[in-house]
Amino acid sequence: MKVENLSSSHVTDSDKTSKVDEKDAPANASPKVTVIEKQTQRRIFKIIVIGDSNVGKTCLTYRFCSGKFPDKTEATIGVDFRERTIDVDNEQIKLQLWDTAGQERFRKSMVQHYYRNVHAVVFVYDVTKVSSFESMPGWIEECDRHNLNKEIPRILVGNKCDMSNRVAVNTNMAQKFADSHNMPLFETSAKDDEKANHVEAIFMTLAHKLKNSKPMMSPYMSTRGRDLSNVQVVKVGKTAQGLGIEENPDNKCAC
Ligand SMILES: Nc1nc2c(ncn2[C@@H]2O[C@H](COP(=O)(O)OP(=O)(O)OP(=O)(O)O)[C@@H](O)[C@H]2O)c(=O)[nH]1
Ligand SMILES: [Mg+2]
Repeated sequence: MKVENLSSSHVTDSDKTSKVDEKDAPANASPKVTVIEKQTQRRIFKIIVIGDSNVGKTCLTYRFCSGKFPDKTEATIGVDFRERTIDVDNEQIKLQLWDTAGQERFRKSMVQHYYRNVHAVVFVYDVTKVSSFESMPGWIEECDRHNLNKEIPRILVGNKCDMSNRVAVNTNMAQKFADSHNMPLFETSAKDDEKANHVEAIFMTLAHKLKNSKPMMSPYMSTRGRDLSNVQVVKVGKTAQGLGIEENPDNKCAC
């Protein structure tokens, strides 16, 4: 298990600052104490990114969280964990992206962790690889097997559109599939800098949906005990223990 950048973290999802102001107090009076308390709570939404190995899940999440295409990637083991805080209609919300492993051998011991307290799902296929699109029903079945709420936002993303001369998955076919499963389709490229805004728009669309949705479980409770705002990637290998992600087992709302 490899955990990066977690050691100095502490909770700031609820920030509290206090200020004691004595300068106006008369000399013969007990000091006038003004306490300014500021409490902010930031909602955190867990989004899982799933699909076959090599479709570009790591590159897409990296593009959104770091603003660039990674120099090199290796097959994800377990899950890579990225976050970005964004402003949606004057509310700061945190998107916590779970970049899951596509290879069965690297995911099997983690699967139940992926599907716990999920707020949204991004299904990714590679537009140049038909088999990755044909796997989509299998990924949807896996969500159903893990009792994922059917109401949570889901989106379908066809990646690697920059390879226009190798596109093998027809847009109409993909759109029909997306329509039949009640989700929007986006075709994009994590690699093409000109499509960077597009990747941004995909996750922003999701963020707007999440902001306006009434999640089944509290988005305040997803990461208790850690401020992960500066964490780029946490590799958790084959176990979630020690990750610092504490689920909300009772699904109690903290609002
Ligand atoms: N041309 C092109 N290549 C891409 C794009 N996105 C990813 N790739 C390449 O596809 C390969 C796999 O990308 P990853 O992001 O590691 O794939 P993954 O889905 O995370 O794979 P697993 O971790 O094994 O599940 C890498 O060689 C990337 O450079 C894209 O938009 N265009
Ligand atoms: Mg990966």
